Amino acid sequence: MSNGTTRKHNALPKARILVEALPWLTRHHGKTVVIKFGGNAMVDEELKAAFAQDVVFLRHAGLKPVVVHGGGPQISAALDRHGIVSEFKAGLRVTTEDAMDVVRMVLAGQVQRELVGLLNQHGPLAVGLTGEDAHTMTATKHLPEIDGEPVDIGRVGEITAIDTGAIEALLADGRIPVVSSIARSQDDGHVYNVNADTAAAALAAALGAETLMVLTDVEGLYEDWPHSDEVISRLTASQLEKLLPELSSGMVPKMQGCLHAVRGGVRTARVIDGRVQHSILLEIFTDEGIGTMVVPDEQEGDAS
Ligand SMILES: Nc1ncnc2c1ncn2[C@@H]1O[C@H](COP(=O)(O)OP(=O)(O)O)[C@@H](O)[C@H]1O
Ligand SMILES: CC(=O)N[C@@H](CCC(=O)OP(=O)(O)O)C(=O)O
Repeated sequence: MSNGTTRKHNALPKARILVEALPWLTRHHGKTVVIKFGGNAMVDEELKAAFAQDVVFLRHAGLKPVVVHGGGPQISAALDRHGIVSEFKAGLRVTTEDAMDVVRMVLAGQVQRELVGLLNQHGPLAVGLTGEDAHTMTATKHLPEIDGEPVDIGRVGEITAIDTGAIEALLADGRIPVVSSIARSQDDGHVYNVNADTAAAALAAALGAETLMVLTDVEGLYEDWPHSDEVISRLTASQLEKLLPELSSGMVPKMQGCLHAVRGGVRTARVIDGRVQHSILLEIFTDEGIGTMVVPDEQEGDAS
């Protein structure tokens, strides 16, 4: 074979792979995709770099990615250094006033900066903001119910309003917004800690996003966690609603968020394994996806 023929031969599988992605890319062209990057998937340097490549790929393929990031493990480590003990109730961090200063510093000053830096290695694309900026997210104090009783867990916020103006302006300018899950309250002027899954879901609904992708540190929603590793690959909003009371820890805000998103008009909400390199692109290249997909009731059998 001539050199040219060998090169063509070697490149053909790559061309096929690109063509395989074409239906997905066509369907999603111009659509907004909100991607939640979890703190647990964020501890590995290679994973973070691959995540940035995937997001930039989506942007260049004509989608409008919006990144909402977590930082649970990073916040816990920083609180530890400040001698503040981390405690969670109903899957949410009990956040004192002092802890809130640390949460804000870590999310906006450390984790967000790092992600913006990684994305911007590929061009002048990413712009970081928190929910405080341009009133993107407004919150009120959240009192989760535990055993039927409302419990005070400090400066933890529940989103009451979203102003998508700043994010939409950035998207229209071809940028990739990177949002930290912090919101200001109009009631008392304080800054509140919002769970990043909740923030991503609320933003996805408010933006009228096509898809919410939640990257985490498990394969998806396990049917009988922690006893089995059977992943539920697809479920409707109603099926998820029935399952919610049985869920525990970090999966609670994640799946509540997915439900909120699809009920709010998002076509699919997916929980995918952020420990797998290029999990976002893998999700695109497989028809049924690699994790758990939540679809609105009326769309059963239709979404992909
Ligand atoms: N049914 C379930 N399926 C999968 N994981 C579950 C389930 N119930 C609870 N979990 C726990 O939820 C965790 C994911 O939530 P979390 O730690 O908050 O992740 P992240 O940092 O990505 O937001 C998993 O690592 C697992 O320990
Ligand atoms: C109220 C609440 O729990 N806020 C979270 C915010 C960060 C987050 O959600 O990070 P992950 O996505 O990495 O879990 C926290 O303080 O850990």
